[in-house]
Amino acid sequence: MAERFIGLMSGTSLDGVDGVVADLDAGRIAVLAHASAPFPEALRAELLALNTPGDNELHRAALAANGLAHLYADVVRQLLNDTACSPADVTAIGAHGQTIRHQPGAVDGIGYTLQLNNPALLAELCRIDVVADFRSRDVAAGGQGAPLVPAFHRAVFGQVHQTLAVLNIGGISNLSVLPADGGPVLGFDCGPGNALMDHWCRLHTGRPFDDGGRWAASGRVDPLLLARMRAEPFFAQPPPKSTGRDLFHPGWLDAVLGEAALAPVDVQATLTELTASACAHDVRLYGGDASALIVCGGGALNDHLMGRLAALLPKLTVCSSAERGLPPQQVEAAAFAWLARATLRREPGNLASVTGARGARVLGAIYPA
Ligand SMILES: Nc1ncnc2c1ncn2[C@@H]1O[C@H](COP(=O)(O)OP(=O)(O)OP(=O)(O)O)[C@@H](O)[C@H]1O
Ligand SMILES: CC(=O)N[C@H]1[C@@H]2OC[C@@H](O2)[C@@H](O)[C@@H]1O[C@H](C)C(=O)O
Repeated sequence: MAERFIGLMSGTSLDGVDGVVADLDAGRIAVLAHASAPFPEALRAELLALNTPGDNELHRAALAANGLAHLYADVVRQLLNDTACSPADVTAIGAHGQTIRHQPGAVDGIGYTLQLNNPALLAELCRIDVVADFRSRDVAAGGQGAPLVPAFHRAVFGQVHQTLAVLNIGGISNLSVLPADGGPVLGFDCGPGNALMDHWCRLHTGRPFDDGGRWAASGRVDPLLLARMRAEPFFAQPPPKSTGRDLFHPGWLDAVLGEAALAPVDVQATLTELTASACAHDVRLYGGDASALIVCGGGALNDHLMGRLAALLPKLTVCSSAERGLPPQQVEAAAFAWLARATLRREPGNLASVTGARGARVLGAIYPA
């Protein structure tokens, strides 16, 4: 029988929170409502700052987690309102939290991944069970802790007779390859998605992102700069691999730009081409006989980026996940609703073939209402 879950995602784009309420059973997901809330500017600035070492981090991180839980609770209230549900109708909330550091395997061989969150406060505010901290068990089992959405991609988009590739373009981009024969799913982070493009756009135009990719489309790709960007060793590293703002941050961009005196619009064009070309390269290398590339995440709304992906992958049908029944801004939130269900059922949420963990693991921690 289907049960109702809420999924909450605030990702590396740092644009805000996406939430869905969905009815889930074994092979089916029906999204009833989607809601989003932008970060208040002060919270966004603090979360961004917490991505790099700074003063009094523990205190600041704890307070930012409280702010995040309040914003999550606002989204939950909106979802309950929009669907005329009461807290008792919802089995659990899956709340991803905000990744502020991601260093699996670092230093001591185990490393860590850190998602700011206050699931106890969220349970207190919403009176619904909360499942949180989805990544750390996979890291404890020797995995990357990311990406986690490939299992969900398989559940909602997988086909018996057709190999498919699914590309999420959030702040960071990640690819899932779903083989037709039900064989092991491949999945890994490709590199930057929108994070560097957003940073550059905000810096030079004051706008939070390049709507439709129109600014980038009016510029010229600089081949030398693109080659310097593509020389980043992460791109050539074989999976399992994951990344984040720990690597692809404004300092990385400043270093590759060096003394280059390029017009800002041409840098934007080149950053967009970096995302498109790195993802397309990975689809060619790892996509097997995939006939279609399903794109989700906010990047699917960037028409110029979608056009570049289609041009670089002429043998594949490149389409938005909306054409396969799930709008691009809902996919990750729906994935964390689905992962919360798996946790409650004590079913594994990770795919060892993706993260490199020693095996399948039940993910997350449960905070009762
Ligand atoms: N109309 C649009 N045109 C161009 N880009 C857009 C548009 N709408 C959203 N985006 C991009 O999508 C981003 C948000 O995407 P999304 O919500 O998938 O990211 P996220 O959840 O933070 O990412 P991650 O997958 O890294 O966790 C915005 O920051 C912006 O760059
Ligand atoms: C550590 C972390 O938060 N990783 C995110 C990030 O955003 C995209 C990409 O990098 C992906 O690996 C992951 O998110 C999705 C939801 C995932 O785990 O599949």
